[in-house]
Amino acid sequence: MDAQFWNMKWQKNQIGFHLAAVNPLLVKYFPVMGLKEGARVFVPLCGKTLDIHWFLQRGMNVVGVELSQIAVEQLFSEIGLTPQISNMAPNMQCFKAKNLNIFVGDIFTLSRALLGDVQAIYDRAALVALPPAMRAAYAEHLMDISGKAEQLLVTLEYDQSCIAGPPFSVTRQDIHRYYGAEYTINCLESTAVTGGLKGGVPATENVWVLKPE
Ligand SMILES: C[S@@+](CC[C@H](N)C(=O)[O-])C[C@H]1O[C@@H](n2cnc3c(N)ncnc32)[C@H](O)[C@@H]1O
Repeated sequence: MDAQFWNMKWQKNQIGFHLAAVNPLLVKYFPVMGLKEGARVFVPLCGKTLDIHWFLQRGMNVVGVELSQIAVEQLFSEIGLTPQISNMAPNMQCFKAKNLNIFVGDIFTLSRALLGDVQAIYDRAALVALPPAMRAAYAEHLMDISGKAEQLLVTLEYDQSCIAGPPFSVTRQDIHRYYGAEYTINCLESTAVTGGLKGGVPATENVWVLKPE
């Protein structure tokens, strides 16, 4: 899945991954992370998720990264904020307003210095958006730029031979392979996806909390 694939999805408004409401799993499990008001939360591959509205309403600082400028323009417009836009690096802009900073560009070109300190990561539909060949590098890069911040991670698991991703199936073994050396991993919930994925393929949604060792 390259930049062209995702930019085309946003141009054609084919954004079935975008939820029409705040993710109930975030509401249920974010307290597990014990963050205080004002904490800085990193949302990788953020799209225009309503979960960002929820964080802001709770007094969090949010920093995200997203390839599609269309997504980021819609995010700010839907929140009702006018961003200041700065060029941060070649092919990397930052849209900024109040407690919200969104980098527009490829996460793999986002450095720790640009990102700044973050206390937590919220990964919903980010790890699972990436094909297997990119995932270990993503996990490594995420830990590197965030200083191994704790994570609330939502993944999907299903028989990958039934349908192609994204979203891709990520197994328990995958999570332990990517993150097991650096984090204590706990699965908080596993729930069957109502109606299955893409025309009914049975799938399980898993919620993980990853605490640095
Ligand atoms: C499946 S969507 C999930 C969006 C959001 N997390 C949500 O829950 O609605 C994946 C998003 O990641 C973005 N994306 C894909 N690859 C990326 C990359 N390398 N760097 C930054 N964003 C990327 C896509 O444009 C897309 O909006």
